[in-house]
Amino acid sequence: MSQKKSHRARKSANNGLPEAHVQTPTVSEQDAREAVETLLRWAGEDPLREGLRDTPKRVVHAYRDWFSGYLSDPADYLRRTFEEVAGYDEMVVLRNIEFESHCEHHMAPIIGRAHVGYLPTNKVVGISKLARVVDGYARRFQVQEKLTAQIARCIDDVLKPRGVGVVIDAIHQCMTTRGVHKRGVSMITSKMLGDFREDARTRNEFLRFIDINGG
Ligand SMILES: Nc1nc2c(ncn2[C@@H]2O[C@H](COP(=O)(O)OP(=O)(O)OP(=O)(O)O)[C@@H](O)[C@H]2O)c(=O)[nH]1
Ligand SMILES: [Zn+2]
Repeated sequence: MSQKKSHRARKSANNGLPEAHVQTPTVSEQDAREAVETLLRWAGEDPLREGLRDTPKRVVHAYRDWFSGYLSDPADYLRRTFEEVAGYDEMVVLRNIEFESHCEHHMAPIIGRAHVGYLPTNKVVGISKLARVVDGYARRFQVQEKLTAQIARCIDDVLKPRGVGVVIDAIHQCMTTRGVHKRGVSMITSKMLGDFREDARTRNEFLRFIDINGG
């Protein structure tokens, strides 16, 4: 019990992540389209030629999809819990959650898989909601470390489990298609909280379950 308390106290002390999870757009769609048109001109194109005429509109719609995470608070996905399984206190793991994100440095795609586990106390959620939390944070401009930590903290804050583990394995297209051009490189990050951090057996059970090499 005292161990759990200290875990929660530490969590708020090192929680340097932005708390604003829902953002209302302050730029109009028309302005966003004009920005795309400017980029096309900058690249050397004629945005008025037939093939490009609808491109700014398409790009803005694609961006609305890729960055839809700003429109919702991922914590809301975890509000509905199942009473019937409230007594279940073994590890729950969802592995191989595919996601698409974009790096905040280059706005280039990050394509990867997240593995999420938690040890419930009295709150168990529908498993799809864990994947929705992953998407809610992935569909923003990200760095992988922040994405990993935000998912873990969200689950920890709302479900108050005995522990949470998040592992992400992802390819950064800013490294594969430009810059250093290293294909086949993936980045692995993890965030362990509570028992997943303090107790080696719990952590190892989680890592065995996700078996990322056996994928
Ligand atoms: N730690 C971390 N680094 C990232 C992530 N995504 C991109 N980066 C790195 O962020 C760094 C940005 O470095 P800069 O030197 O400012 O940018 P750059 O000149 O485009 O660098 P290069 O990619 O090396 O060409 C690069 O090393 C990227 O590989 C991420 O999720 N986590
Ligand atoms: Zn990048």
